Amino acid sequence: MAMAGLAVQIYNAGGFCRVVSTKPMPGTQWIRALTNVGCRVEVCIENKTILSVEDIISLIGSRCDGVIGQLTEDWGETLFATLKKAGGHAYSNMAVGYNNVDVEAATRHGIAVGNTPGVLTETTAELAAALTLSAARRVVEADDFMRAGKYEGWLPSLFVGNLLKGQTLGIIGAGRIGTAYARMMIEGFKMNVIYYDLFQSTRLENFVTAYGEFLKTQGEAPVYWQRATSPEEVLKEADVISLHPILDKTTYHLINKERLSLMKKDAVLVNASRGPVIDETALVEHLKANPMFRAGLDVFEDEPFMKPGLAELPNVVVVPHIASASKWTREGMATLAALNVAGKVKGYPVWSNPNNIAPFLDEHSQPPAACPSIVNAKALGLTVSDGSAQQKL
Ligand SMILES: NC(=O)C1=CN([C@@H]2O[C@H](COP(=O)(O)OP(=O)(O)OC[C@H]3O[C@@H](n4cnc5c(N)ncnc54)[C@H](O)[C@@H]3O)[C@@H](O)[C@H]2O)C=CC1
Ligand SMILES: O=C(O)C(=O)CO
Repeated sequence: MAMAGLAVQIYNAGGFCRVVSTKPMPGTQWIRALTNVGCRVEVCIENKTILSVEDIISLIGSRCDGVIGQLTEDWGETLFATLKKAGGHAYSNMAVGYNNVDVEAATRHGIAVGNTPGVLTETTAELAAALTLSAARRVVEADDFMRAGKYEGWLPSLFVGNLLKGQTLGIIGAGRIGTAYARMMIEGFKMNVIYYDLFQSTRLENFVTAYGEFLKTQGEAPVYWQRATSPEEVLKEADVISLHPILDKTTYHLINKERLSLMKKDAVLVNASRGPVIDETALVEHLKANPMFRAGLDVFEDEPFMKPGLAELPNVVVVPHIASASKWTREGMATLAALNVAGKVKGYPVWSNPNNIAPFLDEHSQPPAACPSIVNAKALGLTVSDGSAQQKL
């Protein structure tokens, strides 16, 4: 059905309030989360990858209570003013990262901003691990070589890469994903870790200490952790560096020409956070000048584009922002985003612990009567739930 110029699919047409999703999202649990609380749901099914601000204004129309949007969209003053005028008070990104959202503008208009933490932690960490292995062991280069019919037989020096076992892992941004990735790499490859974050990660430190003790009981060399006081310290010491901070003013171009020059010549750099955390032009130059240096990138500074020269380089593995792309995670992200909007529409409090969103994802029981994660809850003075799963939608 065509509404306001863009094609939409409608669920629960007679619902008491109107919620728009700017994209079809995986699964059906998210649609039920909204229709169960009486929402009419309109899903934009227009065949256009990224909707413009004008497209979204037309979707919001003259009456709209809440919107679920995507990280590719520019949620700033214009859209929040439009949503407010249409009677809206809830927006959720279908993503944990919300650097595409002007939260201050949303707050000024009294609009709650939701995100989807937790459900993508392991999936994203696994892709960062895949990029690490692909880059360190030259998997994509070797695959290209095979397919091109160039393999003439085993050779002592064919596609020699880096061994991870016993090497030092560097983490910048040791939050949910950074810590999950570190644990995978430490447990899987017995790497030592050095990390830099604004906050201490006792979860990571305790894990490494306990795992080191366990290794000792097995007669193996223990693993160690170190908390760095600067990103430079990590870059100088680590053999593999993976970036997992949020994108904000403090992390924009955190990896630049000067900092790249501090890294080991044969280091591996992985980025599954946000593209602008790396100065990609500087990275292209660094990769060109240092053929033994390798990178694995899920995100890019000017998505969907790559900086000139990147695609031609053999020492980089590139994938199109798929770190959270597992079925369970994408369906869970959609569900959390819908529950953020559904909860706000119903006037529910905000869940007390965005690091424990599991109760919202069980398909076989009712979710708690709360919004799973609202990033401007405090600024809006929203009530926080006591965390008991007693209250049900
Ligand atoms: N490539 C992809 O598909 C995905 C990318 N992401 C990105 O990963 C980011 C992290 O996600 P989570 O781990 O869930 O968030 P989180 O909030 O648990 O972790 C972010 C960490 O970055 C740290 N940090 C903030 N500023 C910093 C700075 N200047 N220097 C060093 N560390 C700093 C924070 O203290 C925090 O520990 C998201 O914001 C998003 O942009 C998340 C999911 C999927
Ligand atoms: O959740 C996020 O921040 C993403 O990048 C989704 O993949």
